[in-house]
Amino acid sequence: MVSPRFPSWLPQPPKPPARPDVPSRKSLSASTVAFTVAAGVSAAAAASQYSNTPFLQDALNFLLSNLSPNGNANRSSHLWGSLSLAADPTPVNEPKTGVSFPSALGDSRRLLGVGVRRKSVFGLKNIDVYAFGVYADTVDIKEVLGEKYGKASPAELDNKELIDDLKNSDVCMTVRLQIVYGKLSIRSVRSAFEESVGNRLQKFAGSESSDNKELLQSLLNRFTSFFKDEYKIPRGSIIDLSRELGNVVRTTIDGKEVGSIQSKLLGRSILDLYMGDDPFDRKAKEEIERNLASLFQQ
Ligand SMILES: CCCCCCCCCCCC(=O)O
Repeated sequence: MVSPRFPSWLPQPPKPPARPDVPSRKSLSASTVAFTVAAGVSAAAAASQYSNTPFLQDALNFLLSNLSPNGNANRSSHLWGSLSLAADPTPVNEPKTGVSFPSALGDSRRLLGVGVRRKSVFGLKNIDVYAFGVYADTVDIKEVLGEKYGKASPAELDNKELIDDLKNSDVCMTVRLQIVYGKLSIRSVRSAFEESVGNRLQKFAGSESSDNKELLQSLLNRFTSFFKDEYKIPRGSIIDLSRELGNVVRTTIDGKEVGSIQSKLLGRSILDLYMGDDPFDRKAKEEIERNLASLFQQ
């Protein structure tokens, strides 16, 4: 079930071709996209009018779920077709900090869960450093994970495996950090990333060879060098860490890109901080897990 403080999910409108590894999307012409999007929008509008009429819902559902960008029927259309799940554009408040997160970023990156990063200072007290929201591209989820999980019944669905698969896939995702601690220096951000992301890089890279260690260190240095001394990050600043197509990790501060690195390992390591085995906020991870699973239980 979707958590009550969470927006519901919508069957996603198709987005323009973007995944280079999916040939059918490559061949999609702009006019097909325009037509498909227009048809999808009309069907969605009609669907919201008839949300109390199951038969019409099903018919519209069928129409929506078959409007895949490549013109073929969706493999797992039944997952996404519940038209009673109207899009809820209401932002979601992280309850401890009051920070508000939009329910979606862009066309199809939907909010899966929110949480707080607490950190102990000199082992004395814990401070709330930032609130975070984890977003994932639902069109990608459908393409990448639909085959494996689309037909699973709720009892069969293994939430842990599902969230691990999402983390380790190339599904486009964003983790949004909104700073709540007012006295944060960019140096402390850099060193916190060095520690947390550094641990995860080591965890996933495996081998102990010194070559490997040097490569990992240089990857970590490249990433942390994005956080330059001249940047200020007062309370309210937003850092977006996004895994984009082709496993490009893109970092923005208050909407301005500060750097990108193509590295599957780096993307996985960052996501692991929020949805791995030892996440910063366990409740947030559970929420992410539930909302992700609910996609496959419509
Ligand atoms: C005084 C505490 C300083 C902590 C700064 C954390 C800032 C962002 C770091 C992001 C990665 C992480 O949470 O480890």
